[in-house]
Amino acid sequence: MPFQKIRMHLVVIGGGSVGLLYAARLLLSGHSVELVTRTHVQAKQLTAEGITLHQLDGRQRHTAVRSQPLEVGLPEADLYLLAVKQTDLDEILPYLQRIPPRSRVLALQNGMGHYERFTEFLDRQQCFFASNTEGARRLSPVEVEHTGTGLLRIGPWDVQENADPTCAAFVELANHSGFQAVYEQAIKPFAWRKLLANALINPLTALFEIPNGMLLESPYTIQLMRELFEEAASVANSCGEKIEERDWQEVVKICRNTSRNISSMLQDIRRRNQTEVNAINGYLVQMGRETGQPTPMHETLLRAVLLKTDMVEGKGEGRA
Ligand SMILES: NC(=O)C1=CN([C@@H]2O[C@H](COP(=O)(O)OP(=O)(O)OC[C@H]3O[C@@H](n4cnc5c(N)ncnc54)[C@H](OP(=O)(O)O)[C@@H]3O)[C@@H](O)[C@H]2O)C=CC1
Ligand SMILES: CC(C)(CO)C(=O)C(=O)O
Repeated sequence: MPFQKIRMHLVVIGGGSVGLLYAARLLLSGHSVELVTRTHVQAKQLTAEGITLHQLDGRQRHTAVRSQPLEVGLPEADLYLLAVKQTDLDEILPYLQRIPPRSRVLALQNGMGHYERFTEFLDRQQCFFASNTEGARRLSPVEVEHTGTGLLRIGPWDVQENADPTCAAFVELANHSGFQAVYEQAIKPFAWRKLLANALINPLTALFEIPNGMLLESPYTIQLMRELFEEAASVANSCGEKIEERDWQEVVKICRNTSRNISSMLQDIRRRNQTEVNAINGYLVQMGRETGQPTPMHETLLRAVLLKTDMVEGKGEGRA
């Protein structure tokens, strides 16, 4: 379907790094988008000032946006782009329970465990998931930096025979708006592989307070990553996801390609935010327990990150 013929109203939930990036790029391409924030203050500022996008080519672009806080309710939409952290889902899912049956929700979270939570609140046919490697960093409540191009994979969690027309149309819109997007028959295999990368890179960079690339500079961290990989791969295999040597190579590649990145977990620690460690290493530990695979290393990392989060509470810089 050519994108000119697609008329779709999108509501982005979450005015953070990913939410501001998606809203700005879709609006700049002429699409109909509203942004739902957590606070009145941010919604008011966005409506008054719009969003400034710092593009990868160094240019700055500006767009107006309509915004409102979640507590006044969700505007109607064909598709909701859920751009919040795993730790924010409990507050938002009850609102999504009230959306019309024709509406679709696209979950943009890293980590795992959210599929089960979504289907408690929504009809399975309404839930779609993304594996997203596009990088973004919020600079202020109305300003976002695009930090790296990536691939946006969208689809149902498990294989469905027919593509959903709303999500397939969104893939067209996203490509028209400068994203590289593809519709996949099932997201679960991609989510598992992203989980492996996040379960190695994020906690280690958060605990050692180093950029991603430094993990590859010492034989000790490489060995640690490899052992963590083997443990995670055993869990994935026992959950029916066949992990291979090339998946290890992919983790190394991600680490190299994002070598100067400060991982989202380290950013969260520095900003005194809750991290997504429970949905990443915590998920592996839980699945390990359920399938009888021991996960002592991931359990240790989980506890260490939770401890570090508690230790920095009240000492960080807070949100941009
Ligand atoms: N940033 C990146 O480059 C990438 C991120 N991801 C994943 O995408 C997801 C989002 O990440 P990111 O954008 O970086 O996270 P951020 O923390 O930057 O943004 C999350 C946003 O959600 C908002 N929020 C929290 N609770 C609510 C609520 N009840 N109603 C409305 N909005 C709410 C927060 O508001 P407030 O600011 O007021 O607290 C915040 O603006 C995560 O799962 C992350 O792992 C995946 C790939 C890349
Ligand atoms: C791929 C990686 C590790 C990039 O920093 C990431 O997804 C994150 O920081 O959460």
